Amino acid sequence: MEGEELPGLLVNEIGGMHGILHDHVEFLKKHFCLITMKEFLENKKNMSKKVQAVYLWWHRPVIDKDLLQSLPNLKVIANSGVGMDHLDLKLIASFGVKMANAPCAVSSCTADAGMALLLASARRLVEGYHLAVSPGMEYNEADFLGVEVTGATLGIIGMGSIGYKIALRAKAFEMKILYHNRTRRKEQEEQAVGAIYCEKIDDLLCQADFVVVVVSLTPQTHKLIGKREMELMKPTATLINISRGAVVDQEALAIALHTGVIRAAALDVTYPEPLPRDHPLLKLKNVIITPHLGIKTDKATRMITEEAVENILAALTGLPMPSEVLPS
Ligand SMILES: O=C(O)C(=O)CO
Repeated sequence: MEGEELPGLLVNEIGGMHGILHDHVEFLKKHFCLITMKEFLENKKNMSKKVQAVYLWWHRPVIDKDLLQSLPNLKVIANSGVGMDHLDLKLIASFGVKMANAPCAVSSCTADAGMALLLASARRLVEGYHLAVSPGMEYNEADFLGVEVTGATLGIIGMGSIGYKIALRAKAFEMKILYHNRTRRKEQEEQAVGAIYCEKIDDLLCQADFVVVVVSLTPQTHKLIGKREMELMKPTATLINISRGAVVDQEALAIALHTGVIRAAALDVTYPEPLPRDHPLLKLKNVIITPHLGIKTDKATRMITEEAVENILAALTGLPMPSEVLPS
């Protein structure tokens, strides 16, 4: 694009909680003229025509009808993650705007985060840490036993690219792997990881020692794991959620954990994020909560930006986008 004006890329801000990372700026500037929301709002008249693409970082800027109407040359929106539940895909498509997510960049690091939570919960690492740093550490061994991961049964709900990578990791821990997915994934299940398909989610829930939830949030998966599902689980089972908070009924979960319906939970996602300080889940010892760390590694965030750029450039030059998302 040398000699030509670079296409305008709207981002929320640079740095800060909802801003693209400082380290990515130079790379993005090779391909685009970066415009922050502040610059856009201060000079809407000149900026609105320049913007051809939006790069969402941590769900910002918020894409609504007003913003779409004020960007007449917008062609594509790239999301810095795989979940698109914060976007109205039909509305965006009705403006003739294409959308992309970043499945390649996020799958390994999110699977790592899921395994980290599984292991930490099984071996009570957070409780152990607090015990180890408290003065006069003393504990009764019998009160502090964890559960063995090796040889245990893992139930994966959602065998997309993240679910599959979790299965690969679980295989190394000699786990028996069950999975439930809308469609059977024969290649992955049989050839690569030896996972067993459960057509009914209930069959998975009642057999698994660890249940990991990796589905996208949709109207069909909203509170997919509620009181009934928790009651189907073994009292010794652990629930791990790395998808979206609202896939699990949190009120039911707090009760299930408090009353021993299930052993423990480990959550990288909640609703809202963060939880209010007085939320019942924060008072329980048998739950680990992390602040949506799934994709937060140096390598993954860099790869996400690269994947976004690849998708945006494809859309702007009329080539097939590697990870286009269509409204369902
Ligand atoms: O990719 C996403 O949407 C995530 O939230 C990863 O944690």
